[in-house]
Amino acid sequence: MKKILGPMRKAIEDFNLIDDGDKIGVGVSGGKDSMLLLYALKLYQRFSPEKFELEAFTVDLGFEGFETKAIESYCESIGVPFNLKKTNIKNIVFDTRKEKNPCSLCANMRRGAIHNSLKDRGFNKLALGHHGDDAIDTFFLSLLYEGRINTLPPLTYLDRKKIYIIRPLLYVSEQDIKNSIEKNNIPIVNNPCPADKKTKREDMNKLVHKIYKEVPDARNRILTALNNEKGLRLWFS
Ligand SMILES: Nc1ncnc2c1ncn2[C@@H]1O[C@H](COP(=O)(O)OP(=O)(O)OP(=O)(O)O)[C@@H](O)[C@H]1O
Repeated sequence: MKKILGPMRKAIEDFNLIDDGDKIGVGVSGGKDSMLLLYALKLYQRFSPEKFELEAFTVDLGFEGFETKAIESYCESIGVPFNLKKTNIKNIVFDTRKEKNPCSLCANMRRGAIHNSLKDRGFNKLALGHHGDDAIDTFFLSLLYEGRINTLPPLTYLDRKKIYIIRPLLYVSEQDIKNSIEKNNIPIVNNPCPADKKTKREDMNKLVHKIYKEVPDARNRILTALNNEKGLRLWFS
């Protein structure tokens, strides 16, 4: 877990992600990123200078075959309280509204549900499993499809909901997450969404990997650029 805990601790320190007395809810989809984040934060809790509470929050979107029991058992095995919010988001998005591009409405509704679950439990921070490679994919998606320079921020405050969103794994690579999942026998729960792995994000990930083949060390330089305020030079002041 060194390759996870080291960079995660650095991100927590660099971006001041955790304060004493925080109540942190981890958004757990059952996928590798959030399952690993949950385990890593549980380990970090032991030696963190800031004392914080930790619980898992899962939103069941209503797809058949979503094994929430497996997430619950894993949480129990590592001693993290588990919260489940059942919703009918799948019915609204796919059956009632028959959305052609379901991902954005679904993600919006999922965010709403998870923020409300946290608020109901009196939690003030939501930790998400996004890692460095997600930040790079988001950067290129925004640049090439939206014409803006943007990526996933480590810390955001949602004024309307009065909760902070934190992303402690932004210094961690997807490959290191995959390796840790295997080494630590962390179970993964299958995502039954029909749009999973068929998104623009997946296409962007393939494009980015083509760049890595052409330009040695491009990945590290892109990550450096995302955090290089002094190197920012655009057309406005
Ligand atoms: N159903 C859900 N319930 C709770 N949190 C969720 C849910 N779906 C996603 N999240 C949170 O939002 C983050 C980003 O979601 P996204 O759908 O992009 O998943 P991902 O990048 O495949 O990550 P993961 O491997 O954790 O599924 C996840 O890492 C997790 O923290």
